[in-house]
Amino acid sequence: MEQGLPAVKGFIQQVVEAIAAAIGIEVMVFDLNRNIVAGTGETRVQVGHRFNKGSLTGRVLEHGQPLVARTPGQSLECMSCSRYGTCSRYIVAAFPITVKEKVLGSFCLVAINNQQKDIILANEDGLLRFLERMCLLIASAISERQIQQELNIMLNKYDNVVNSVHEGIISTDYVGNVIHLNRSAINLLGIDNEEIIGKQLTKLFPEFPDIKTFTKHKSTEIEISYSLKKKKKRYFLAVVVPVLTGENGNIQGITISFRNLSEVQSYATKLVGYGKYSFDDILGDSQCVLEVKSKLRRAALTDATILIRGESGTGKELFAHAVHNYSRRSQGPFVAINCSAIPESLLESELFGYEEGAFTGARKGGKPGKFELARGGTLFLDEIGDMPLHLQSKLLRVLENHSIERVGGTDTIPIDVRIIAATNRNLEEMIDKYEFRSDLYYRLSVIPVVIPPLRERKEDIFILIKYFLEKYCNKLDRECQILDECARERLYRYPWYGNVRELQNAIEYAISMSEPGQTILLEHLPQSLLAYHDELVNDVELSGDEAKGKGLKDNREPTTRLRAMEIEAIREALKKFGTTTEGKEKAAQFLGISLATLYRRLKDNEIIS
Ligand SMILES: Nc1ncnc2c1ncn2[C@@H]1O[C@H](COP(=O)(O)OP(=O)(O)OP(=O)(O)O)[C@@H](O)[C@H]1O
Repeated sequence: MEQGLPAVKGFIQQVVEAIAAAIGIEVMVFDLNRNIVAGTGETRVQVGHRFNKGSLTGRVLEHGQPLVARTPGQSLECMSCSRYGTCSRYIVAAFPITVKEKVLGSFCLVAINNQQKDIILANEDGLLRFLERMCLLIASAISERQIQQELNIMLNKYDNVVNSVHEGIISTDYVGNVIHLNRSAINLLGIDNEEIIGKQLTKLFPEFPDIKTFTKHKSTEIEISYSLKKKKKRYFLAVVVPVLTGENGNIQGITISFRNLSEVQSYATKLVGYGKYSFDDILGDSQCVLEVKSKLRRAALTDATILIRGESGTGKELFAHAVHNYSRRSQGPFVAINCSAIPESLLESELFGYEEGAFTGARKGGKPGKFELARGGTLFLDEIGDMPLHLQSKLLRVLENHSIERVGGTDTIPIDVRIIAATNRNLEEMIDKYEFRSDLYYRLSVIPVVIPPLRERKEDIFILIKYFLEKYCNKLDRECQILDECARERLYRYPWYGNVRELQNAIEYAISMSEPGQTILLEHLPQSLLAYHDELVNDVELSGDEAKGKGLKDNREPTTRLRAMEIEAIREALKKFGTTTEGKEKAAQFLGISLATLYRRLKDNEIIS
């Protein structure tokens, strides 16, 4: 890109022609390198030629001061010129052209005969002032061109940025005519630039609101639709920002950025949660697991509420994920909430959301609850048996009316959500004790399923062991390890009160305790497993009077003793990890039980508040 004088040489040539015609004297303009950029009369053919460094113009360029040679070729000013003594000029006056205090060229009046010399001498002062003005004129033309060039570079950069964003961007003038759209807008709408520039926005989006409604200095989110050529409709989520000017905020136009609604929804789903597991991820070929899978596959195709029962760690949540993924809602969110892990006071707002100002500390603008977040998808209500009674009634109303009201709000928000609930508590017993509403129970258990504990489907144990060995060796970048016969047998015999979760943790523990490639032995298994075995052996070895005599026998029932061991283990774990929420999470993981189970045990046994 040409810069400085050459960038405006066309304009300079016109100026010098006009001056020469008006005053009858030849004019020459030089750039910073002493090249003639423009010239009149006989100097016109010299355009592009370069003058020597010692010439009058060379010196003006070097020192930035005007010079006048009254007898060129003889005067003092010309002594350093290579043409000194031979110069045919009658008089030469040269002025510097300066932009931002930098000399960029020179402007010269040249008399090539006596007549022109007389003209200059007759009005020398006036002509020199005129020359000065002309230099300013050319300087401002150069500045203007520079600004224009910088502006073009900026516009190019802006265009690149606007075209590289994923969102479609459209801007309009103050009556809503499209003045610009970026590449993504063209792609999203499948139209050509020419088809839409200058047209009304409503030609694209027929239901678009009148742009005069966007008068506030803030952005507005709206949903817009566009009919493709084959009459197919596309939906977008758009953010409209008005361009306002002046104190009155007169609208100059609007800018709309938009993206596919389905894409936005899928991002939201990823943020909120999605169904991670499918039925194929649920291992086990025991008759009961196969039956539950087959029943839930059929149930997944409906929208009926499902109640999954089973001990902690049996895979209730896993099955809920699989149902979601197998259902028509698989592209929607999968949102899980554990009713026992959230303090009672917060559970209501977590489930139903709240409006701004609903309570002290409520977030500005309010907050959507899990029901709203799960829209179009599945809401998994884990540990439903721990839901307080007043929320049970509210939940029942939601299930019946398919709508919610946020805490502190009055609007009814329609909800399209499939509910899967789960519990390991005896709901029937709870109903008898008025701890669980029977009407909610019937509403939830439209499709009831029970996942049996692992100890009742021992044939699944080896399949699960093999899978977890592969999984955790893989995680540690190890060759898959195997178990020796004793360790296998011990794992098989263990009652797995923590079910698959406990088994999974036991295998992870054993792998961590063994060397890469080593066969896993008894000694690598968790202490709780080994202790259980020792306890059983003691039971057999020390029975009856003999044990009593030694004062060693614990006369409690084995289950009571197991429970005592469990409480002891919980105490030990809390000592190790602390009683903060984080400590409890770590303790639960260490023990191979869910956080909810840990809380329940703490509550049942009044270990800590
Ligand atoms: N059949 C199975 N195949 C593979 N993994 C399983 C299976 N069942 C459970 N798991 C794994 O065991 C762990 C516990 O499962 P999940 O959380 O679904 O149990 P849960 O019954 O919902 O437990 P809780 O009642 O304590 O919340 C998870 O890591 C899950 O992936």
